[in-house]
Amino acid sequence: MIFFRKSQDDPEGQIGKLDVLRAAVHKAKLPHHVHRVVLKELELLESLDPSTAEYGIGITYLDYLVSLPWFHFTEDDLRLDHVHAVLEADHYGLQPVKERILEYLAVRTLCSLQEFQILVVDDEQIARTNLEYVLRKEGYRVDTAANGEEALRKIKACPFDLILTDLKMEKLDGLQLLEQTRKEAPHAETVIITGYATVDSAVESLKKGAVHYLSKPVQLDALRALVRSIKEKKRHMQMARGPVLCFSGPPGTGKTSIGRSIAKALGRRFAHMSLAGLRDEAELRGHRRTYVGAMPGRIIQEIRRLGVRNPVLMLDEIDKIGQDFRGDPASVLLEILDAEQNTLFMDHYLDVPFDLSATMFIATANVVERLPGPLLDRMEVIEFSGYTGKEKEQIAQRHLIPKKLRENALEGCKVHFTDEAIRAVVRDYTREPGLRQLEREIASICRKLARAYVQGTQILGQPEYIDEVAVKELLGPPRYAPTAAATAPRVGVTTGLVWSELGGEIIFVEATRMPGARQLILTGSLGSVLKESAQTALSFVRSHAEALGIDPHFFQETDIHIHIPAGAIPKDGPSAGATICLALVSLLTRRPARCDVAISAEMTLGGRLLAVSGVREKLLAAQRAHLRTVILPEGNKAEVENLPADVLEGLTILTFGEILQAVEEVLASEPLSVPQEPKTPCRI
Ligand SMILES: Nc1ncnc2c1ncn2[C@@H]1O[C@H](COP(=O)(O)OP(=O)(O)OP(=O)(O)O)[C@@H](O)[C@H]1O
Repeated sequence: MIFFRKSQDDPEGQIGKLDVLRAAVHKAKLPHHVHRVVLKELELLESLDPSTAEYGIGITYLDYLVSLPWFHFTEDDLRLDHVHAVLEADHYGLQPVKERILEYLAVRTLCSLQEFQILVVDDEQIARTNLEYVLRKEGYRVDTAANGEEALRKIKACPFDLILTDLKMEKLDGLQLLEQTRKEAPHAETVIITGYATVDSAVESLKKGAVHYLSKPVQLDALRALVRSIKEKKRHMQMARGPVLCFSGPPGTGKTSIGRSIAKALGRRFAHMSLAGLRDEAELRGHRRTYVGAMPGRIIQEIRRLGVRNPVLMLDEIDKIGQDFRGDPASVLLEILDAEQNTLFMDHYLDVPFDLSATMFIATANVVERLPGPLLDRMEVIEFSGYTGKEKEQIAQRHLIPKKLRENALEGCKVHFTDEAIRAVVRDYTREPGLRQLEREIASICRKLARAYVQGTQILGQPEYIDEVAVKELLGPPRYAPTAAATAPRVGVTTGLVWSELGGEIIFVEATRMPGARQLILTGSLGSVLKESAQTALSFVRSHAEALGIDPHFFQETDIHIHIPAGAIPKDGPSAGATICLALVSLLTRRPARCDVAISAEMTLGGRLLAVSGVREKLLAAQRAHLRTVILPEGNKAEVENLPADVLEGLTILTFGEILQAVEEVLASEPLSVPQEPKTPCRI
């Protein structure tokens, strides 16, 4: 940014602004196409009265163009061992995620280190051979072509990085070759060389996308320097090219913070922007300068703020962008995230293309299924799943507690959390797949400790030693009691496992009957798929009544009501089909359902169990709820076998192909004879 000096004679700082800008333009290294625009704009400003609004707008615009990092890059640290060490130091666990990141970076590194390939195109053999000799001596791989047509054939067959072409040639001249190259190989750079150097032909070739223009006889030093700088630039571009990484998973599982670690490990600058609720296309692409208060889009603003062309830009909550009359931000993202298109990204405010191909974009989403197909297609999705209790304890001990002690100025106070204390916080005060709540609870303990220190009061006699009793004292009574396993078996109430963007959860399906006229009542904000699952379950029970030991005419003068509590939260999906069926069988046979067993399966009309998704998240939810047994469809068996031991710890996993097999496992063998006391409801 350029600062204009204000004085007593010139309180607005208008006089001399143009001179300052002219000097800045002169000093700044700008691409040719930008330089041309800047010169034209300067010319226009000279003819304007400095007191007009246009003058101020023009100055701001020029200032913006000049201060963008057109040629500034940070050097990447490509040592994979170092990247690995940084990822390990910043994050506990997440092994599959770290592996995928390292593989991704290894491929990008290899791409960026590949030999630089040059094609020399000239119809004069001497010129061709000379250039080939000089460039080979510099260590580049060089091929030659005697005319435009031969060059085009070679360009189609081999990915060249740079085309050095003569301008005047028979059949296909340099400019035509340039045009064709832009189509066939958009990432290849072209330098035009001619003996008939005129300003017009130079301007024409630059307009058509040539990166530079050299006149014959070629100055070898200038050529060497030019090729070296193009190679450097291409290396930065190669590093970021390829599919964009998209981290997907429940909130608080480390998606954003691992993005920050990648930037730190590579030595790149980092910015993070949340796209949640973004509806206006102009937020990404900027406003045209004709609008009052026009500004560039957020991408260009961040790049200017960071001052380099190759930062890591984290696009957070990409699944929460909206769409309305102000445009469709997803379509702008399509352009930004596409390596083939973002070399010429057009921000409305800048009005000149800005090359985003060196920027490394990383997106995060809670549910990738919400993303438009074409956008998802451009990304490589890396799944983050929830943490097990043990992982949370380790992360708390190694990362969250030191961080919170630092933030609350308690580092020097020798506060020590015992393992039992951390386990108690994880078990009794958090119930989510991520770490946000855990972080908040630890922060809360730290704040209370800080206050105790300042006021000179002591917590349970030993303020620096936080054990299970101190946790209770500081955080109050446990927020979550061990729910499901502790309550008694009930008739008509079964436990299921579901998966949402917040991770896995347990649900309870309640079924009851009363005199009526064959109605199936469904409540609890159920979506259409869930409603159909309930109808399927009822039809299955009616058609298999005898096999299940139920009176076949049970539905004749009866209404059946199925309810899934937490009625304010909309629910949908097929995986509660089996849970509903078991609740109905329990109700109609009066056999109580075990509440330390949960089932998650889609059920067909014939009673077959179909595979479900989100198994890891569901098992973690079962662990958190202290369930003992989880029943899954046979189709999920292989997935379960591949899960790490700590996800399965404390759980017995049974896989069945038919609902009838699950009935015996979930329901007690004997029906309940006395009416149940309504005192012991299962809680979610
Ligand atoms: N494996 C881990 N090791 C150490 N700290 C972690 C780990 N995972 C998450 N954290 C910490 O948990 C907190 C929340 O993580 P972060 O903000 O990255 O979550 P997120 O997945 O981006 O969530 P959201 O989807 O809501 O944006 C951060 O303080 C982060 O450092």
